[in-house]
Amino acid sequence: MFVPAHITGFFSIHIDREVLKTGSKGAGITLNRGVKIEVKEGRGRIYYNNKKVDICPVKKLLPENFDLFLTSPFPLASGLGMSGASALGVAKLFYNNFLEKAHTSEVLCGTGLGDVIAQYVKGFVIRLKPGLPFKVLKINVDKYVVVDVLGKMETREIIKDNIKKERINRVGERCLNELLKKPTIENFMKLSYRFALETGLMDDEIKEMCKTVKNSSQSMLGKTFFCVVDRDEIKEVCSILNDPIICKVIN
Ligand SMILES: Nc1ncnc2c1ncn2[C@@H]1O[C@H](COP(=O)(O)OP(=O)(O)OP(=O)(O)O)[C@@H](O)[C@H]1O
Ligand SMILES: CC(C)(CO)[C@@H](O)C(=O)[O-]
Repeated sequence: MFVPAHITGFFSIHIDREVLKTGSKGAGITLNRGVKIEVKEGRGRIYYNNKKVDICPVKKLLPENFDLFLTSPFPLASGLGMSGASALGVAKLFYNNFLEKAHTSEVLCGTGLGDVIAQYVKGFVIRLKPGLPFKVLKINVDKYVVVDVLGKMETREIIKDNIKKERINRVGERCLNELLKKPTIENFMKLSYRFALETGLMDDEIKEMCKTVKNSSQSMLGKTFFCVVDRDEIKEVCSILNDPIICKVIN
């Protein structure tokens, strides 16, 4: 089974007494690259690109008599929603109410708030309401996305920090209102860049890269550069990146 990666451009955090209603609002894009999921009878072990790992939301969902094999071009904790994708994939294999199961596990582990919903809907997804049942605006786009992973940032450490949360929510809500006035991918990229800068989440190196590439920003929540381009722009963009991964928006 395949589940797409999800890049969040901007978001706001909403905590509720009920786990299902806890989540984020915001906007992001899903990619044609993500995680491939296979299971075999085993002992509850999880492998990510052949390395034994512990991924909290996946562990919550995997029955003890199965092993899970995850394969991806993307590392964990890089703002590509790999924990959510893995949770959604394993939930689909074992439960009927898989979306609720995957979202709940992500929220309880602190590894994601909206990735699973976007990965289920697919495309350029604007999340209008936190949690489930979801309310989104889905826009199909025919664009390429070039990703360059520079380092790691664990989601949990950011979303549990109250000072960061206050700033994220102020800027995130404003970005969502601005996007809804003009819901285009170009406006999404402009607002994502502004969000990263104004929340203080922007990495210095990525900021420099964004100055030379239009329609680019930092993936939330990670130390990952991404840009949205047309096919004829891919080569030029790749020539200035460290380790580009070429993807397409999957709708
Ligand atoms: N080598 C590793 N590096 C980073 N995280 C790891 C590693 N091995 C296991 N993990 C686990 O993977 C999960 C990563 O979750 P996190 O939400 O930070 O990343 P993600 O889902 O890939 O990206 P996003 O920021 O888009 O949510 C955590 O539960 C973390 O403990
Ligand atoms: C919190 C988050 C940015 C982590 O990737 C994502 O789950 C989201 O957009 O809610």
